[in-house]
Amino acid sequence: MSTSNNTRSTSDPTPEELALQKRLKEQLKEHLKQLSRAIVRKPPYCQGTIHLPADDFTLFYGKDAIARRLNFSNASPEELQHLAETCDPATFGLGGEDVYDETYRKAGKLDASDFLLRFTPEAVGLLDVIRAELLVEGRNSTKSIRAELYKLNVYGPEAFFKAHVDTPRSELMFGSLVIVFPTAHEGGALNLRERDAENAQEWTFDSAALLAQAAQPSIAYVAFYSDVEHEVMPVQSGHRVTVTYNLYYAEDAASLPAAQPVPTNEHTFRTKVQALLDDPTFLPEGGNLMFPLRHQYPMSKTPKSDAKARRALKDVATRLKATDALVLKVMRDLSLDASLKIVYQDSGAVLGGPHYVMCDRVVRLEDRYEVQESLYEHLLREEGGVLLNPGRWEDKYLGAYALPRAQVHWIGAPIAWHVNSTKTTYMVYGNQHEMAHTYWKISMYVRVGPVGNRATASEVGVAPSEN
Ligand SMILES: O=C(O)CCC(=O)C(=O)O
Ligand SMILES: [Fe+2]
Repeated sequence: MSTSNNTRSTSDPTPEELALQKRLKEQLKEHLKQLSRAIVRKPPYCQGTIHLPADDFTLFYGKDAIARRLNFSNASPEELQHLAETCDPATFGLGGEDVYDETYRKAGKLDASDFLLRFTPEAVGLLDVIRAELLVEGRNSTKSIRAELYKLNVYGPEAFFKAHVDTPRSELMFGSLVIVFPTAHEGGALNLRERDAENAQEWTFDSAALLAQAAQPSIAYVAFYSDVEHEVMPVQSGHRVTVTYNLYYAEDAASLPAAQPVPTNEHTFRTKVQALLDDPTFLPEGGNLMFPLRHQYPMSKTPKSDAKARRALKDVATRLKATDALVLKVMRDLSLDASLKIVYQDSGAVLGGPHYVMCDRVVRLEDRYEVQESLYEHLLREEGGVLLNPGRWEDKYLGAYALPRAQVHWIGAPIAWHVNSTKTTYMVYGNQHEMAHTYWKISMYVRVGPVGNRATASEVGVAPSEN
């Protein structure tokens, strides 16, 4: 780990030196901005309609020995009413339990054990579409994926589901798939929302409009990264019937013989990074970049051991989404040492806060953190943390104890876990209570060598060792 450079000249800088320093600082700021802008983002979802043969709209359902049958391509209002009445009220996860609250979610649900559909996402080719649309960047598209049927939901008039993210069931879950059947309804659009430090973007999947436009009986689908916030707007009339699936990377992750397209975004970004590395005014003595990942990733909240937690964070590198995968790929292709980190922010310290500490794993703060020392010092002393961008005073103080520090240049605004007490705030709203896994904000730490010797990865093409 490179530590901060604390050799300072004893004499005060001359006005010329000060002017030069200022110019270099501004130039670096501009370079970092360019780098951030070169990451072209695609929307975090894909949507469309699929025409199906009439039989594929058949549903069997029931909670006892006698099942009913209906066909979504020609279901009558009475049939849909019966389906709605067979459903239980849909719950959602809030702070560790499943709750029913009609001000947050008003809809009916059937568990997967109480219904049977004839079509599957695999059979209609949807998994191939999702792979190509959501996982092509970073070459993740060669991984096989699977869809796990989750629930059937009926949204009658005035039904809705407010903003939430979908609870991660395991580290392998990356997305959600929602299929809407062609039953007459108005309203009930699904809005997707993504925030970063600077702005919020929103997209709409208006299944009612899509299905109304379809010439032949079709289903409408939307697949999205499940850490993206989404919301079902109120249904105005009719019944909106959906089935939801959780999307996973397949366990065996067998590589498929897929074409290897180079996304245009990858080309743009690679060209920009290469240009900066070739520029002798860009970090002439080398330095560290920190890319806050755009998406969040599920990992265990209570890893069994430090080694397991470290492994889990490393494994996320094989499952990055969209531009996150692209940035890592380009960094590693250019022989830069890039690794994933959790950055904790301690706002509690009286002096010199907030402190950002980079760790190579999720830390079990609930168990171990004792209040005798400040949180950031605990992370540095006991958990292998590295203090980022220390102030002059801290640099000196920590240096006396040989505690690790590093200077990093954030690409965009820092993201971190805010922890200033023993209680960490985890994402509270999910579509199901499940506390084993939670989404984590992750950053990518990239080491850049000095001019003439930019490469920092120990072995090209091999995941570099943590340092
Ligand atoms: O019905 C929909 O469009 C989405 C439902 C949803 O977000 C969920 O069940 O988690
Ligand atoms: Fe959801």
